[in-house]
Amino acid sequence: MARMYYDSDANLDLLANKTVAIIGYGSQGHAHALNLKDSGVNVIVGLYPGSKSATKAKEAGLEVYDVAEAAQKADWIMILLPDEVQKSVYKNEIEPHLTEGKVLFFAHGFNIHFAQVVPPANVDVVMVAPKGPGHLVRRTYEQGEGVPCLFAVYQNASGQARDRAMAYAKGIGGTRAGILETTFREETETDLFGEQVVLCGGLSALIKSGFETLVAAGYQPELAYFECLHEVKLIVDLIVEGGLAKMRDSISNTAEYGDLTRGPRIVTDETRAEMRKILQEIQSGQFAREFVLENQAGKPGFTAMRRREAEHHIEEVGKDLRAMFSWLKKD
Ligand SMILES: NC(=O)C1=CN([C@@H]2O[C@H](COP(=O)(O)OP(=O)(O)OC[C@H]3O[C@@H](n4cnc5c(N)ncnc54)[C@H](OP(=O)(O)O)[C@@H]3O)[C@@H](O)[C@H]2O)C=CC1
Ligand SMILES: CC(=O)[C@](C)(O)C(=O)O
Repeated sequence: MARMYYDSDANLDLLANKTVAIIGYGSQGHAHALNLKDSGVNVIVGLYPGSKSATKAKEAGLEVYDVAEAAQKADWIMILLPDEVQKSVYKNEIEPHLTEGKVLFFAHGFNIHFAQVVPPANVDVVMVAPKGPGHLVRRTYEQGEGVPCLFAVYQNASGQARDRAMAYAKGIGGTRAGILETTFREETETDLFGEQVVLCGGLSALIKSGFETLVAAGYQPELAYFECLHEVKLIVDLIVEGGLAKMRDSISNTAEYGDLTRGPRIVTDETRAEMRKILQEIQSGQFAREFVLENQAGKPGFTAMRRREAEHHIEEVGKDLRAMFSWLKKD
């Protein structure tokens, strides 16, 4: 089995007397900055003038600078900007400040693996990629826990790159949950595959199709929402805690029999062939090219799809129902 590393394997002292610049203060940025700060690290934040996030970062007690100034002041620089803007911000504001001995961090390998960012040879280039949304990286840290992370070394100029990546992962709470070593290529390809096929793409398509099927057959949309969306989390929590076995242990025998006999009819050989095709588009760079060009064109297709999705019936029903859930966390 691949080795997992925990708190005792990583040395936070490597961060002593270092300044870490978190570039971007969104989902991941706020979590990394606040977790590192709470771990005793000297953190600054880099954002563009007029950024909405700057106010939030300042309110949290962090020093905020323009990206170039933050990159210049810092020893370690973590880029937590949207993947599609990293290339130009890196080129104009970060690269000029990559002097010998600095460390460049990423939370996803896209820009390095697909050569949108090509760093100079005199810096370490590493990745610490939490395997969870930023808000949970923060919430679990506050609860004394963490989100598992992947870490990888792309360039080891100092000879210490791997230890530095592990130290950073400890600073954000990753080693509490366990960190796993990978490469930029493996992380990039599996992350894209996971989010397209299972986590985001596959799951939202499954939820919407189930909902649409029930509503088209005349059932109440609110009931279809609970059945096809709300309960997904409750089931997934059981799977994460104890595998498919724990879920099957908890559900009724009727549900388990339905799962075993009907589930395989939903993911057919045709679906599996499509999964391999999607993986191949990722591996060949076809998806990356499409995403880069879409962004260069000003996101026409992306914007249209976002608008259409926001108007989907399940979103309207969900909004009304969730407004009545007093227990729902709003972060
Ligand atoms: N979302 C997640 O949970 C995960 C993300 N990742 C990776 O982490 C990285 C960051 O993603 P994510 O946290 O989702 O990003 P977000 O979109 O949540 O946040 C982006 C941040 O960058 C700022 N920003 C946007 N454009 C610029 C710019 N031109 N110059 C300076 N700052 C800018 C935004 O400011 P403002 O809002 O003010 O415009 C915001 O603070 C990506 O590489 C992603 O793949 C990895 C694992 C999970
Ligand atoms: C949250 C996460 O890990 C994702 C889905 O891969 C991402 O947001 O990039």
